[in-house]
Amino acid sequence: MLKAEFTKQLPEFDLQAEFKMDREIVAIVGPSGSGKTTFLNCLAGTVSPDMGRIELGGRVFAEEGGKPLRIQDRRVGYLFQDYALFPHMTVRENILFGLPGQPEPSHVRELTELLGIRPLMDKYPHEISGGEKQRTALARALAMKPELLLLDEPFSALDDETRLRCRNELMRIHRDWQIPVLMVTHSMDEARRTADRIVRIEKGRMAELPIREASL
Ligand SMILES: Nc1ncnc2c1ncn2[C@@H]1O[C@H](COP(=O)(O)OP(=O)(O)OP(=O)(O)O)[C@@H](O)[C@H]1O
Repeated sequence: MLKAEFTKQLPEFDLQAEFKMDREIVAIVGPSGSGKTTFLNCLAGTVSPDMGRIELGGRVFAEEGGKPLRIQDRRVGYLFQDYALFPHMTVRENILFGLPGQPEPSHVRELTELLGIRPLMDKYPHEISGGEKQRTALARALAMKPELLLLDEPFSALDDETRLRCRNELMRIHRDWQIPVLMVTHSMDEARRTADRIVRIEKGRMAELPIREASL
């Protein structure tokens, strides 16, 4: 169970997170600039909440008066909005970045086979397509066996066919791995097709949307 109850001051408003999730897929929707990425950043640890508490499966990530848990100790996989692959590293090096000094573990081999990126392992990001970058970034986010997966607009740069394929792969990985997945999307259609629940953020306030009637 992920529990996040915290506030974070932003220039125009406060992000007021009140959120719980189990091993499900939750889509986060809402207008541009409403606090979606900030919410993910607070969970990942790249941004610190001002007040409140975040915990995952009993492990405390942040609480008032306490030292926040280090990013590398949170076991959170994060696929950034622009994929953020290191340009000077190969696909293999990017994927294994969070596992320094280790030979390629068997689950990474399986993951890269499932995602169809084995033939690309020695290529650099500028030598692969947008869809391949997306799958590389997803493999990197999953390589350290995260207990929580954060995806910031994972499919937005993809053509329809690749988006469908990537979405199906994500849902298959979710079935196999059974971890909570939080996905920011601008597409209500995608949210409905992929997620078990939909949460809308507007000016920093969160509200659950009924999944059948959800509309932007
Ligand atoms: N590091 C920062 N410094 C100052 N303002 C910030 C910072 N990060 C975010 N903001 C502001 O906080 C608000 C929320 O930003 P955030 O990126 O969380 O929104 P978002 O809902 O993810 O937007 P989008 O859908 O466009 O990605 C915006 O007004 C943004 O300009």
